[in-house]
Amino acid sequence: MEPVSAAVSAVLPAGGSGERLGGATPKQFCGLQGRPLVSYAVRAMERVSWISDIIVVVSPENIETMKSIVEKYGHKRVTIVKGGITRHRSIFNGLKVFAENQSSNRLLQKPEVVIIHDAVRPFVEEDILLKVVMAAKEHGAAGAIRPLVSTVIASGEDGCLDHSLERARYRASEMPQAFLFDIIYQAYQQCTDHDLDYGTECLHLALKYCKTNAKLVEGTADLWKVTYKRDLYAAESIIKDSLSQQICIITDVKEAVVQAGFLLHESLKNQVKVEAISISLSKNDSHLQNIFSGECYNFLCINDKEYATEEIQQLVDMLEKSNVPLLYPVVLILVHLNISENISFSIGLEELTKIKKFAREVKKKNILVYGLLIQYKKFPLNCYASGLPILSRGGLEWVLFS
Ligand SMILES: Nc1ccn([C@@H]2O[C@H](COP(=O)(O)OP(=O)(O)OP(=O)(O)O)[C@@H](O)[C@H]2O)c(=O)n1
Ligand SMILES: O=P(O)(O)OC[C@@H](O)[C@@H](O)[C@@H](O)CO
Repeated sequence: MEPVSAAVSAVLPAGGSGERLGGATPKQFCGLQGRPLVSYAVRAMERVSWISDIIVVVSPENIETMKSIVEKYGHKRVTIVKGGITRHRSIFNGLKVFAENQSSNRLLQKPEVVIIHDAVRPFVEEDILLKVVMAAKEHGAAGAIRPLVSTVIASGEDGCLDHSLERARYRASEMPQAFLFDIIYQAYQQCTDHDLDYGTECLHLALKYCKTNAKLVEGTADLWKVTYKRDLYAAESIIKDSLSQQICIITDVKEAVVQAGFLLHESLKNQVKVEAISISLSKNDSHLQNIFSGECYNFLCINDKEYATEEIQQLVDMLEKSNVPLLYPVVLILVHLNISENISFSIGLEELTKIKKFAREVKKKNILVYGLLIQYKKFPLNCYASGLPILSRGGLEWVLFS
């Protein structure tokens, strides 16, 4: 059963120019792990099943860019609307599409509750969205807040301190915010040009024009807005960090799963969730499909067969078909165990070239292939008789290729 009985939609203002961040590309279109920032907020709304429509408001010159992002990343439930010269005007344009059903390509149901969330706030989870929506249903309006980091002060005309506010009594207004649609729409309809051109707070409009005191909901630390360059770097490292939380070991060499899983756990000391699967890649394993439907983007493939490229190709095909590489680069580490008596300590150049060519090919599918060849040479038994120190029983050579 859906947790929200009301019809809920979202408006994501993405029509700014990103002056404070600098650069030619507006920040909402800057890439994080190769994907535009705006796509993260859209994806966050898409993950919430009870949000019916997602209105993305972009400046006229970026409509085509936004259309290509929606197509490339397979975003659903998205309607693109032309923005205005200010954030409030953009949000108002986004709301109008419901009130006047202006959308050309699909019939949009006017929601009971509308979420407003800056498209440059990539980290928003269903939990906070549910909280602000439920609070808006009860109070008419609701917004996420966070403790102030700096104290708010007012300066006099002489540029000196006039007074400061008691920081503990104040909060920073963040997003997401949610409103009964009729309240926020009526508020925008009554706005003066000064409101629309200089205002920065939707909650204030609900109070000023509809006498609605928004419910304030404590938000989490990751609700911050990407404003300056440093915010982009911070967002990228948070995303990278979250992507590296899980690794999936795939092999049909059963003992390898145990050893590699144990060694990975030991070496990464619980920073990483290791999902180990002993599988023959030739079958369409449901366990593997579950992994693909999750959030795993790192795969360690261990095999001890010569020329396992055919099986690796099958894995790449399965990855591609499951759309895993659509949103983030997938890292595929091929570990080839080559254990035999009479091995020559050199990998065939032809084999290496073949694998490098394969890696180049799949890179175009956003799958990054790295290889580790472990050649383990066992000395003939008579060596053991000579009392060779135990450590020199096997020579280890590996070749990294990518
Ligand atoms: N005319 C505008 C201005 C801003 N926004 C959006 O409102 C959100 C928050 O605004 P802000 O961080 O100020 O974005 P910019 O206006 O682009 O930034 P700057 O003030 O540095 O130019 C952003 O997603 C931005 O794209 C919008 O939809 N339409
Ligand atoms: O458009 P700006 O970045 O200047 O301001 C936006 C912020 O004021 C806004 O996102 C929150 O304060 C919540 O309203």
